[in-house]
Amino acid sequence: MSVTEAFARVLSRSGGSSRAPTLDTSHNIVLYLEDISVSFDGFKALNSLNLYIEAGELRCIIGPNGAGKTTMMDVITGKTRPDEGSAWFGQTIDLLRLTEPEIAKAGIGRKFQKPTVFGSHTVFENLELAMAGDKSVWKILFARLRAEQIARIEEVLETIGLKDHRQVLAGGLSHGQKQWLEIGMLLMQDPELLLVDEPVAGMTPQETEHTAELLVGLAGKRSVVVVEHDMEFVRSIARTVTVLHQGSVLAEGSMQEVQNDPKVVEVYLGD
Ligand SMILES: Nc1ncnc2c1ncn2[C@@H]1O[C@H](COP(=O)(O)OP(=O)(O)OP(=O)(O)O)[C@@H](O)[C@H]1O
Repeated sequence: MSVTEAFARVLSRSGGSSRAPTLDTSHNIVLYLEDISVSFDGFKALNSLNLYIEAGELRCIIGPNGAGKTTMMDVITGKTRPDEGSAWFGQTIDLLRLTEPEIAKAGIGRKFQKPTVFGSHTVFENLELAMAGDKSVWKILFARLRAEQIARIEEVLETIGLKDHRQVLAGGLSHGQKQWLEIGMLLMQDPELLLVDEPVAGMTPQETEHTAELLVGLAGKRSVVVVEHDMEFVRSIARTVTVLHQGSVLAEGSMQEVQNDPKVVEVYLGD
C-alpha cells in the first residue's frame, strides 16, 4: 500500500474535516439497532435484529459462521444499508443518513481483523498521521507538533503498551503489536464507540492476554463492541455476550447465562 493510499484510509476513518454532530447519550445508550434487516439476493443476512449498547460497556458478539456479525458491523459503519429498520448513535444521530466518513467523524471507530498500519513509518508517526485530519502527509510529518498533541500521542502509546517502541518502524512490529498500534490509531480520533473484529486471531497467548487488558481498559470511557470466535478470550473479557444466529439475537446475558442456554448450546457452543 502506498503512503497516499494508506493516508486515504486514515482519512476515511477520521471522516475528513467537516464538523461532527454531537453525541447525546443522556439515556445511557450509545447505539440503537432496531428491526434491522439486510438481504443479499433474497437471503436474509440480518433478520429484524435488535441491539442496544450502553455507554461505556464492553459487549462481545459471538455466533456461528454466517450469523450476520460482519453485516451488523457494516450496517453500523455505513458500509451496508439495511432494507428495513433504524440505527441511531445516541439519541440524535441517525446513522442511516450519514456516509461512512461522517459516521467515523461522529465517533464510531472500526478495527478490522487485518492491521493496516504504515509499515515504513515509526509507531509515533503512525499515531501522528492518525491524528491528522485532512492535511497532507508531508505537512503532518514535517509540521511541529503542539505540546498537547504530543501529550495525546504519549497517552495513547501508554494505553496500547508501545511506549518503548515509539521509534520502531511499524513494519517491524509483531502481529500483536501491529494490532495494538491500529487500535491506538483509532484512539487518536477519540471514538465513543469502538468496533473490534476478531482482535486476537493469530496472536500468541501473551499477546491475547495483553489485548484483553487493553480492551477492558478502554471500556468505561467509551463503549467497545468485540466480535470474536475465541471463546476463551470472550470468557476472559465479557460482561454481556450477545449471541447472533441467522441474523437475529438468539440469546443475551452473562457468559454463564448464554453458555447454559439450550438454544445456544444447540447452534453454537455444542459444536
Ligand atoms: N455481499 C454479500 N453478498 C451476498 N451474501 C453475503 C454478502 N455479505 C454477506 N453475505 C452472506 O450473509 C451471511 C452473513 O454473513 P456475515 O459475514 O455477516 O456473517 P458472520 O457472522 O460475520 O460470519 P463469519 O463468522 O464467518 O465472519 C452469510 O451467509 C454470507 O454468505
